[in-house]
Parts: sequence; C-alpha cells; structure tokens
Amino acid sequence: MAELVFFSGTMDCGKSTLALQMDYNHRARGRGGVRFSCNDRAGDSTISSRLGLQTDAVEVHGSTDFWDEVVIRRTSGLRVDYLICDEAQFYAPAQVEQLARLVDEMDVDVFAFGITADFRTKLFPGSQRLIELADRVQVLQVEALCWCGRRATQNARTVNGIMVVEGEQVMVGDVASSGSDVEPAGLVGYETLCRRHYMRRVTAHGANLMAGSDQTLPFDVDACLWPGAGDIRA
Ligand SMILES: Nc1ncnc2c1ncn2[C@@H]1O[C@H](COP(=O)(O)OP(=O)(O)O)[C@@H](O)[C@H]1O
Ligand SMILES: Cc1cn([C@H]2C[C@H](O)[C@@H](COP(=O)(O)O)O2)c(=O)[nH]c1=O
Repeated sequence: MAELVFFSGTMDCGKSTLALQMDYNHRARGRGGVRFSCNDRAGDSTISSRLGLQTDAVEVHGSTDFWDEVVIRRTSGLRVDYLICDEAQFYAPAQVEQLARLVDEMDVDVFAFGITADFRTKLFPGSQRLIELADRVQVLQVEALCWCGRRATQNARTVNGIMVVEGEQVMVGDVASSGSDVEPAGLVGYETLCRRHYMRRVTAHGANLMAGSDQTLPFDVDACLWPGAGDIRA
C-alpha cells in the first residue's frame, strides 16, 4: 500500500541527505523513482546535501502537475513506483493534493522532505497541506542544535548576524558554516535556534557579542538583558 510521508525538521537536520539515501535504497531494489526539488541552494534541478552528495532532480515550478509528470513517464514505459520530493515546503497546496492523489489512485509512494515553518514561525502553505494530508509526518532523528546546546526547533533568518522577523517568506539561503556566525555583509543567512532563544531573538552572534563585550561591570549572563528581547539566560 503506497504512502504519503512528510519527513520534516528544521533546516540542516539531514532532510536532503535522507532524500538521497531513500532514493538510493529504493533504486537498489529495482524500483523506479523520480526525484523532484524546488529552489535548492545549489541551483535548479538539483538535490544537494551538506554532507557533499548532490544529484540531479526535476525542478518543480508553479506550473508543475505531478499527476501529469507520472502519467507521461508511465505512458512512455518508464517505471514510477515512488517520488522523492525535496524542498516540499515550496510546493503549492494544489501540488500536494496531486501527490496525495498519486498515492491513492496510482499506488505511487511519495516521500516528501521539507521544513514546516518559516523564519516567522509560520507554516509554509505546502508544509501545512502536507501535515493535513500525509499518512505520516516523520520528524528527523538528527537534531539541529541551538548555540546553547538545546534542540533547535526554529529557523531564524539573519541579516549581518542580526535576526529579522519581517520580510519575504521565500529567500533561498544557508545556515552559517561551522566556525563562522556572521554571513558576508548584506547577505541573508539562517540559524537554527531553540524556541527560547528564538523568542528572545538571541543568535549565536548576539550571544558571542554579549559574552565578549567589554563590560564596565563583570559580565554576568544571569543579569544580562538583551535589548527588546528579554533575559538571554539559558
Ligand atoms: N562535514 C560534515 N561531517 C559530518 N556531518 C555533516 C557534515 N556537514 C553536514 N553534516 C550533517 O549533515 C546535516 C545536514 O544535512 P542536509 O541534508 O544538508 O540537511 P537539510 O536538507 O535538512 O537542510 C547536518 O545536520 C549534519 O548532521
Ligand atoms: C526558514 C526559511 C528558509 N527558507 C529557505 C532557505 C533554504 O534555501 C531552504 C531550506 O533548505 P534546507 O535544505 O532545509 O536547509 O528554505 C526560506 O525561503 N524562508 C524561510 O523562512
């Protein structure tokens, strides 16, 4: 029995890696699949993992009809047993409904991968529809971490290391690479944070500034107030 599964988590928790692994495992057993992606950081028509793996995929556009994509391939004799759908948060709700229909009426397994919420903590429309329709929503086992060591549950957007909470919902970008906490001037970046530090708007950059700043009095994190964000403790 085919399934619609939504593999979800924050940015940088291994979704694309898992997408490529699942494609590999199903293909290795002789099943036929199609890989889809949308706005991957590495460019169009690509699924890329930060572990270094990258492979080609069909780019999803607003005009893409998943039902037609499968019918065309099957009509020309290709096997389509499953679909890998990366960056599924960017799909339109109607496209998610096409995926559900493929599961129910054509017995195609659909494995969708994406983040649920944007930098304002609001659900992406595609993710919302996936949560509503999926047979299973599976949270990835690998946990992205906040700078404080807690499990990260939120995707913060930063500009020059400063967290922002207003702007376009879709802006392709990456989390800062290890060791650097500030992206080049003017560039949008992302940082995974625990809810507490998201709510207080304390990024790694902000926390480092506070810890390293020249205090008149000895720095006391317990007494520290971050402007407009409250207490940065823990
Ligand atoms: N150099 C590395 N060595 C080991 N693991 C890495 C390395 N770089 C990235 N990773 C792993 O890859 C994960 C990100 O994988 P990726 O598939 O790109 O995430 P997502 O698609 O969820 O944004 C990180 O959480 C980390 O576990
Ligand atoms: C939070 C958030 C993210 N995005 C973009 C940034 C990346 O290009 C992708 C997520 O990719 P990943 O493989 O999960 O790291 O989404 C965005 O456009 N808007 C947002 O609010």
